[in-house]
Amino acid sequence: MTSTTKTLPLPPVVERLQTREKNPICIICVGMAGSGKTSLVNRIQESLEEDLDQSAYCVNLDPATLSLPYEASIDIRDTINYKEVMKQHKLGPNGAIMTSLNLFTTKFDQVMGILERRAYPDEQETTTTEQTPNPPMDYIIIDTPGQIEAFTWSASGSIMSESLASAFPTVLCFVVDTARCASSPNTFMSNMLYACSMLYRTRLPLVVVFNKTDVVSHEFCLEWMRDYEAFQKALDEVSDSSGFYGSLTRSLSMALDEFYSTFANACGVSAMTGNGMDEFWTTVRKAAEQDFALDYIEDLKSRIDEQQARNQAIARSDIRRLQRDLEEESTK
Ligand SMILES: Nc1nc2c(ncn2[C@@H]2O[C@H](COP(=O)(O)OP(=O)(O)OP(=O)(O)O)[C@@H](O)[C@H]2O)c(=O)[nH]1
Repeated sequence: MTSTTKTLPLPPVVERLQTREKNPICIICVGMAGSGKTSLVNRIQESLEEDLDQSAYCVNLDPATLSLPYEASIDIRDTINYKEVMKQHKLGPNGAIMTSLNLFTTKFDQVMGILERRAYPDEQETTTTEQTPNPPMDYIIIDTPGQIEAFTWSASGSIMSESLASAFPTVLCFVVDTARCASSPNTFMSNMLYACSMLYRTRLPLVVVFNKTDVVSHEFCLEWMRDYEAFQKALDEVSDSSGFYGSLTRSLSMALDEFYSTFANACGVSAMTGNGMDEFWTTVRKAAEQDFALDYIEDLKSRIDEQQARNQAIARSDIRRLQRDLEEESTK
């Protein structure tokens, strides 16, 4: 007897990458509080619209922000009242951000509907009474809450990033406050560990964006990523390298070496002055056109195959159990 399990469908992005010459790139900006995510989204929008003559569709997912410097096409604050969430659910600020994101996730299929209609107007059924659709957008930019874990460690964050990556080539931009790393190699390493854990969790191509390069150049960060010895030297200068702490730090930075050499694309920008945006676009495009379109999709296909094999194994074992039960029943 052969088992009949349904073949798992590939997400639409797979076919779009094969059949379309151009797909909008989705950039999800994450990073520690105050690293400059919102300022970077603003700079990205300006750079696209004013310098590159391309369109940016910005989405704000921070319910607690008071004002935005950029124009958000979709804003979580239009549907979720953060202060009301605090009051009604008797929550503190972080819990309220988490709950607001969870509430918004329940409507995220509508957000995806809007984004897909704007990105691929030709895939939509149109009626003669409808107006001519806007031209397809070039980039979708997602601004996430200041409390990084609200997005990165929540189910809602995973659902939203997976939904976006199932429809568009998607890149994660991990924004780092370069000035804060300059005085502390430990802060640099904490940032890199966080970036690495995000890659591990989402598997999406990652671009480490060293921001605030108008304050200090990011060259020292690139050197620490390239040269293990140089980073150890910097660490030795600020902390005791002997004992448990020193050995833990060395082991962690050795583990990060693989992350730096294989997975992390990096560039430096100043969201304030716009310096470094050319390199930013080259790095983001490479991450979308190579790392997403080849590596991420390959990995996604093998995960779907594995899931398919697991489903088939479960179906076979269910059938065997059923056959046994029937045989036992007939011998009674
Ligand atoms: N000098 C300098 N300051 C910057 C730059 N980018 C952002 N800032 C400043 O850093 C602070 C935080 O910037 P935001 O853009 O609000 O950072 P964020 O990560 O969105 O902040 P939260 O969402 O509140 O965590 C602000 O005072 C910005 O003016 C930059 O490139 N250079």
